[in-house]
Amino acid sequence: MSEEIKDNMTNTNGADVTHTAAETADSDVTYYTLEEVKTHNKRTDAWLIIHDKVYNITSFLAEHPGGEDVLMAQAGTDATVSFEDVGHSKDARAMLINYYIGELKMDDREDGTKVKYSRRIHYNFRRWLQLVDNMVNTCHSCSCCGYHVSILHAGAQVSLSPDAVSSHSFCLEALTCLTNPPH
Ligand code: HEM
Repeated sequence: MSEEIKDNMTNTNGADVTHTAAETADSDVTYYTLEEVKTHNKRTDAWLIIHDKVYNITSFLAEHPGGEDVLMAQAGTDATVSFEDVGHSKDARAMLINYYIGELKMDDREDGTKVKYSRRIHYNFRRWLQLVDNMVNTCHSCSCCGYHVSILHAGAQVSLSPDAVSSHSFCLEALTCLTNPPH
């Protein structure tokens, strides 16, 4: 793995931990290129991308309340805008995790800031899922740093206030504050 970016982070106990993105990618996350995702555009094999995460929605096609055709129109593509335009519910967003198979490769993402942030999110993706379970669709202020985090659904997507996007270690610090007594 070519990414050698070092992330200094705070774990849930408040202790500093240092890992490389390369380690994370090797052990926890599968990366897919846009080209690969594009090839999965059939009813028997349908993937799509939402917020830089890759979902295999093949088994969901027949169950989608909005119909199979709208999903197939997005199969193999980045469906983020379409997904958001519909205004999917909290429940719909929470369902995404069932189909999650990995991350869009960093090189294929569009926004440099988002790339940097996403690397941090998916590093802790499993832990993040546990932590945010009770904080869906809420906005919290971190008692340590004062930044705000808006958690849109259980881990598959997280949005930050504009100021916080550039704050590299914001999200984990906020989560630490929210799940432990303020310090
Ligand atoms: C894996 C991804 C998706 C999941 C889990 C999902 C889930 C859902 C769910 C649960 C609903 C019922 C309404 C709600 O709870 O919001 C819904 C409705 C709908 N979805 Fe999706 N959806 C996905 C992707 C998409 C995409 C990519 C489109 C593209 C346009 C789309 C279009 C629609 C439409 C048009 C409706 C009907 C909305 C309405 O009747 O008001 N969905 N979806």
